[in-house]
Amino acid sequence: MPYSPDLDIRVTDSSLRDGSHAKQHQFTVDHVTSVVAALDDAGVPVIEVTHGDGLGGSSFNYGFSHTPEQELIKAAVKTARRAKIAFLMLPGLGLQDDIREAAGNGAAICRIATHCTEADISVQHFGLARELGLETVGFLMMSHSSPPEALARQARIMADAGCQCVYVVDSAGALVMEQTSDRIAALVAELGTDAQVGFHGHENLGLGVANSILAVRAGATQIDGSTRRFGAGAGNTPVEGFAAVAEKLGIRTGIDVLKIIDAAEDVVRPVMDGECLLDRLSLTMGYAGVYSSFLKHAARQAATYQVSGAEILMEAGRRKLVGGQEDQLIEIAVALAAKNSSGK
Ligand SMILES: C[C@H](O)CC(=O)C(=O)O
Ligand SMILES: [Mn+2]
Repeated sequence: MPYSPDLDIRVTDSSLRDGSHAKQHQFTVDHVTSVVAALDDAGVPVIEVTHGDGLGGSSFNYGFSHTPEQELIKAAVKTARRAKIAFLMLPGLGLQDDIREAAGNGAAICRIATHCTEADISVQHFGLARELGLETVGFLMMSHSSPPEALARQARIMADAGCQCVYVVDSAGALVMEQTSDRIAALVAELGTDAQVGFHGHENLGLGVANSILAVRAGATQIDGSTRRFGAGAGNTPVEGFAAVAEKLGIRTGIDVLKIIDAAEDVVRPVMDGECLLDRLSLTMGYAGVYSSFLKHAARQAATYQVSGAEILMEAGRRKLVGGQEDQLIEIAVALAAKNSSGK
C-alpha cells in the first residue's frame, strides 16, 4: 500500500506496559488511573497496560509486579472514556486463561509477541483471541536480527492465524532509517489487505520518531510510542514527539499535541522513577543490538559483580541473546569478574 498523506495513523501508547520495565513492574492502580485519564483526554486511541513482559510476566526471572496486572487492566478500562485498552502476552509466559480474564476485564486488543523467527508459537493465541472477539496485534520482536523477506514470511504466519496487524518491533532500538522502512515495505507487500502493519520503536540510537515516520511512509498504519519515552532502554518513540512531527507532515493521529505535551510533563513524568535516558548503557544496547528490557538486569549484575555494564551488553549482543535469556547476563557478569580478577 503506497503512503498516502491522508492516511490516519493509529497510535498505541505503551507507557503502562513497556514503561513497566523502567518502573521495575511497580505500577499501582493510582499510577494507571492518572496516566490513562490524561492520555485518553489527549485523544490517544489505544493504551497498553500489562507487566513489561506481558501477562504472566510477574516472576523471579522477569521481576514481580507490585499490583496484579488484571487489577491494572480493570482500572484502565474503568477510567478510559474513548481509548481502547490493549494487553500484551508472550506465549509460554501467560496462559490462555489469562487472555480470557483480560477480555472479561474489558480489554479490547490482544497483542501477542514472539521472537521474530518464532511466529508459529502464536497461532493458538490468535485463534483464541479472535474467538473471544478481541482485536489482534502481532509483535515480531528483535526485528533488526532478521532480513525483510524472512520477517515477511513470519508476518504471513501471524496473519493466517488471525492477526489483524503485524508489527515490526525494534526491541533493541537498533534499526537505522531504511532498515526500518525496508522491513515495513516487505510486510506490506506480503500482507496486502490481509492485515495492517505496525512499528514499535525504541530510542537507543535516538531514532524513534524518524524511524516511525519512515515506517508510515513505507505503509505502516499503526505506530507505538510511550509518552515521555517511558519504556525499556532509552525508552520508546515519544508519543508527544511523534504526534507533533506527524501533524507537521500532515499525518493525522487524532492526538491533541498540546494536551499530550502537558500529559507527558505533568502526569507521566511524576509516575516515572527517572527519565529514560540515552546514556552509556542504552546507547550500547542500540549499537550492539540488545533487547531493551535487559537494561535494568544488566545494570543490576554490573553492580553486583563490580563489572562494566557496557561490557555485559556488548557480550549479550555478540551472543545474540533473546528475551527470556536474562539469566545469561549473570553468567556473563561472573565471567567478566573472573577475567578482571585474574588480570587477563
Ligand atoms: C516483551 C517486550 O518488552 C516487548 C517489547 O516491547 C519489545 O520487544 O520491544
Ligand atoms: Mn518495547
